[in-house]
Amino acid sequence: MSVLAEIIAGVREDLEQRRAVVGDADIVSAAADAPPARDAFRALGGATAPADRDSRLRVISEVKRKSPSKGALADIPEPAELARQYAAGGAAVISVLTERRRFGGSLEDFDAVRAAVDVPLLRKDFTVEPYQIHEARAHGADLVLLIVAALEDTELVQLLELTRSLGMEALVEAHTEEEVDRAVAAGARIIGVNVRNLKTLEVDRSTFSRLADRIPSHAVIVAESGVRGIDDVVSFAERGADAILVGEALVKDQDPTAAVAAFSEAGSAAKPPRRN
Ligand SMILES: O=C(O)c1ccccc1NCC(=O)[C@H](O)[C@H](O)COP(=O)(O)O
Repeated sequence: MSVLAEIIAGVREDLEQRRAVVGDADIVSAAADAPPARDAFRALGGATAPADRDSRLRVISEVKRKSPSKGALADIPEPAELARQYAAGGAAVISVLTERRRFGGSLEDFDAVRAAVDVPLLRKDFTVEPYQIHEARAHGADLVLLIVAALEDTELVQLLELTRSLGMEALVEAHTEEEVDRAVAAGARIIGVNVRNLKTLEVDRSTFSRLADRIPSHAVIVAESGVRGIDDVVSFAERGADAILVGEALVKDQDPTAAVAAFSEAGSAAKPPRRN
């Protein structure tokens, strides 16, 4: 079984436990009652009219305690405080991992961050069921993650439609040419190229430039994983990233506010004018 398949098996078990406490009808009504979602597409530089797009590189800053590839990364006793530091540095979106077994995250972390900051939040989990999307919205999420490798085409389309029907957007993540094409065909507007292969955990930064060219210009392109410092940020920006998603490098930095600001400034300076 691949790492991704193992993670998803655990996610499904945990999901059934939560569903036993809060049933389907209750989670649907909690999502409907939540305050409206923030516009994550715009926050990431997306715009319907090409003239409205700028050439800033946005930073999605992640709250990440541990990972299958690296083990323990940071204790993060107060995710809300880390999120405030990210927001002070200009994070466009904050990503909060809610997967418990392999990443040490939780919906409690998500709630704490939601209460602390007003920037759009990505509920970062392995979304395989509508329940998780209603749950994300009920907890105040603005963006959810849909990993193409984890979903059939029909599931991808249905989950994307549900996400949008609740006022949110999805970061649709791809790792191969075929997955990018599936994301585009499903109608994704925010497409992430994860340079980490979730089946082998290998990081290959050249994946980004290979895949980014296939993504249509109306979509926001996010470079995910593998940012170790400014050089990687500049490289992703030069190769067409509109945004970067960074976990490890930020949670390990002594000054996350300064790190987010520096990534944003260096990436924006390096980013070529937007293709129209
Ligand atoms: O990070 C992992 O080891 C990992 C393993 C299996 C599935 C997903 C995984 N990470 C999720 C992510 O997409 C990253 O947390 C995110 O892109 C940030 O990556 P990084 O900046 O390299 O911490």
